[in-house]
Amino acid sequence: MLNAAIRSGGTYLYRDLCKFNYSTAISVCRQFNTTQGQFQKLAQFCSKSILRSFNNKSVTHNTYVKTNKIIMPEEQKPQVVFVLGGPGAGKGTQCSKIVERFQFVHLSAGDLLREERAREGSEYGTLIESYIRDGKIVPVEVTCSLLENAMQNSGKTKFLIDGFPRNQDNLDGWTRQMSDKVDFLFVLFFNCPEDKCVERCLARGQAGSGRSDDNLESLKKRIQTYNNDSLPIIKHYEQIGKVQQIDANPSADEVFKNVEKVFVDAGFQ
Ligand SMILES: Nc1ncnc2c1ncn2[C@@H]1O[C@H](COP(=O)(O)OP(=O)(O)OP(=O)(O)O)[C@@H](O)[C@H]1O
Ligand SMILES: Nc1ccn([C@H]2C[C@H](O)[C@@H](COP(=O)(O)O)O2)c(=O)n1
Repeated sequence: MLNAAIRSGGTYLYRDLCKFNYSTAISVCRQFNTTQGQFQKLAQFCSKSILRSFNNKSVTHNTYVKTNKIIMPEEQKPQVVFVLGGPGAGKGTQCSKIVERFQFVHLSAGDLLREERAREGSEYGTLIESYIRDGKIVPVEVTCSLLENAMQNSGKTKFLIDGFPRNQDNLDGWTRQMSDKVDFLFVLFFNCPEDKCVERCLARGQAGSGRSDDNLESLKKRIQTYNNDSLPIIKHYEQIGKVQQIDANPSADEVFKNVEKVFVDAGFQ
């Protein structure tokens, strides 16, 4: 039976995996070069006990359908919304509200870079620090890999990617590495006047954000980078009809009313 499963591959493989115990399933996955993402989903099934049948003999049709639906990658690519706007426009604040209301996973490129910078033994720590301090954009190879890993590790399928793509290098790298693997929905663009952005970041710094770039000197550079490098990316998406623009000036709750409408109109409940 195992040999038949190995020979058959694809859909049939997953159906047959259900008939074996967990370690056999894992070894079959390895033989088929199952991707890390698929492998993790398989592991989640086991840990969530959805596939109790890994450890007993019977596999119901329902279990088979559920397994296939989640494991087979071509059936459901992860959905991605890019969240862009100036420094302090309120991207992170609104993302938290979207997570709560629509169960997206929030991945902030800036947060992932700061985590990587702080990770002991990271080969990129010094490079990331120098880019962040100067308000410059870290090379996409670093950022895109952090994003892809975080997406895979989450085991989820709806992502808000906050603060990315920030320049042409980000966009090119994403297109090379990720565009075939995801279903890109739209850019959520928080439009905020420059003086408001500065005021919010400085207040955030004064409130103890601990960020090395919440100061006037770094902010000038970040705003310059935003105007020169990020706005052209937003314009690019606008030209292909993929931007949902939100006025970020009002209170956070007011802003969210408009954000909520965008997601409901896009079919989320
Ligand atoms: N609509 C709003 N009105 C007033 N203050 C806000 C609003 N939205 C966010 N803030 C505050 O402004 C600061 C910046 O917000 P937030 O961290 O969400 O911005 P951001 O766009 O994610 O910033 P960055 O790009 O620098 O990470 C925070 O202190 C937040 O509490
Ligand atoms: N795509 C990105 C996103 C962020 N960074 C660096 C440079 C930014 O100034 C810093 C902070 O980002 P934020 O938290 O404000 O979104 O992180 C980058 O290089 N590339």
